[in-house]
Amino acid sequence: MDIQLLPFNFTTSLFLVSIIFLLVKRWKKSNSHKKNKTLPPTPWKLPLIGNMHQLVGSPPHHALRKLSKRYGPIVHLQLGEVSTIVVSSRETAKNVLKVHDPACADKGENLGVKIMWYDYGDIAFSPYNEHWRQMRKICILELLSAKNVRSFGSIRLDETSQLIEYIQSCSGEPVNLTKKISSLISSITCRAAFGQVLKDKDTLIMFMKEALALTGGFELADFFPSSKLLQVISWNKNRLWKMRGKLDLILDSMISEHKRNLATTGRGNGELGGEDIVDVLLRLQQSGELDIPITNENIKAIIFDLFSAGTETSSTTIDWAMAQMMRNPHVMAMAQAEVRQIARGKGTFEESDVQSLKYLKLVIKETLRLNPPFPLFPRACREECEVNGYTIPLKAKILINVWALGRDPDYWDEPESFKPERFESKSIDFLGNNFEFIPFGAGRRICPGMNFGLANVELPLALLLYHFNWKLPKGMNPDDLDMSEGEGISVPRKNNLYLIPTPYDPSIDG
Ligand code: HEM
Repeated sequence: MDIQLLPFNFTTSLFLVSIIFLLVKRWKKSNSHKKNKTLPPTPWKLPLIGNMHQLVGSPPHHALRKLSKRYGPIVHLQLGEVSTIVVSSRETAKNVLKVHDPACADKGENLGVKIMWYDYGDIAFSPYNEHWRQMRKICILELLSAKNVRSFGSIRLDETSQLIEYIQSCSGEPVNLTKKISSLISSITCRAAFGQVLKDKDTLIMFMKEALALTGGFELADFFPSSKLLQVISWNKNRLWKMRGKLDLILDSMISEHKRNLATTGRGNGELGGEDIVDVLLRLQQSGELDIPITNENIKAIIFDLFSAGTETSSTTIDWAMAQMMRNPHVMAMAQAEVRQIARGKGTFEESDVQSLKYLKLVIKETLRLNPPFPLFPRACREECEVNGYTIPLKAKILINVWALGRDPDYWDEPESFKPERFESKSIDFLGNNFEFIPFGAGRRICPGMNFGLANVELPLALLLYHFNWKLPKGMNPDDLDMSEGEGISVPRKNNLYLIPTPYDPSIDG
């Protein structure tokens, strides 16, 4: 976790002393309010920073699992001024996400999100309110429904085939698969959602990655929201505002282009003939029919939401799945055998064939268990409630440690091993009912992009496995493959995955 250090000179030191004085006063006051409540167990704290020091040094989901092992499945941390509840057991997750779902359906505040997602005007970071309800409904209906997702099959196949062609041209050379997959998924998302591959797609990917990294490594100002000084002098804030300025230019031009095309052709911008989600939002904005009017800022927030949620999650999943299969060659061999068996005699693999892929679906499940794209997803308390007999204070931040749940030996045999077969005998799914396995979340705020995300993982993975045999570069052994995690609210692999492809010749198998 990144904790920013402040520039230290005489003037700032004077400011700091006075701010520390004010913060200590406020901290004492806020603690005195809490005396009568039974908060969940809290590890020992330091004045002012509370438990912040216990999160330094390892990724947050690791540090929090360690604390949960010691203090139990529900832990209270005082992170500066912010009360934070950490949830790490199936039963507690169920209590928060099902029993107390409405009370725990907010998302909390975060400086990076506020700046980059237009003051929480999107869906994923919006508070639980009418704006959220309306936007979620529109996006499901117009983009993310199972019917829409199926209709994007031709886009998926076209983009993946282009990637396959590119990789075929690199035969014998290492390919930066991480970069290529990220570009593939963002192209699919852009064509499906915004009618075309954006010319600024690579810049958007860069902004998205940086924004996601900065929003997950907590910013000092987020721990002391009442400190005006910290809000002003935050280093990340300046970086984020610069990025936001550039993001505005890209998204404003995208909206203008949509309006211009609509005015000149009279038709929607959607690649498949109709409207895309931007056209729909612009039409609804102008119609005046909506209960909650939407602004241009809201439309930009939704575009960035769909682009980031759509791209990062699916590409991260494919990347982890390929890396896990490289480390477990017998799994790779079984997944390849299945794909090739289904395509035998046809010489090709089609989107409709995905439905027959039983083993590859287990591989994807196992990947999401060990490497969920959001290892620690946030909620926030909008009504004080009681969980496991403890008080969850109003406005407390709630962190669900999905990563720890997926690796808990109470629920999983050999939890650290990559064994897709485990799901054959377990009727556990990720639909939000089995709380030890919730990579897509659960309850009211469960991921609405699950169908789209899975479709964008399944077909590209199947085609990568069908068309190529894969080797690690420089005679590396499977155990040498670096599986370290990157930083941020979504956790990709730290280093890019380079693999050497050899095209598969179907005639060998008859
Ligand atoms: C492997 C793919 C994906 C995974 C693992 C994933 C995971 C998640 C998780 C954990 C949440 C938070 C759920 C909660 O708070 O209970 C979420 C929310 C969300 N996801 Fe996904 N997601 C994926 C793909 C997508 C795609 C493709 C889209 C859209 C293009 C999408 C759009 C969203 C949105 C809009 C939300 C916010 C929902 C709300 O707050 O109501 N996701 N996702």
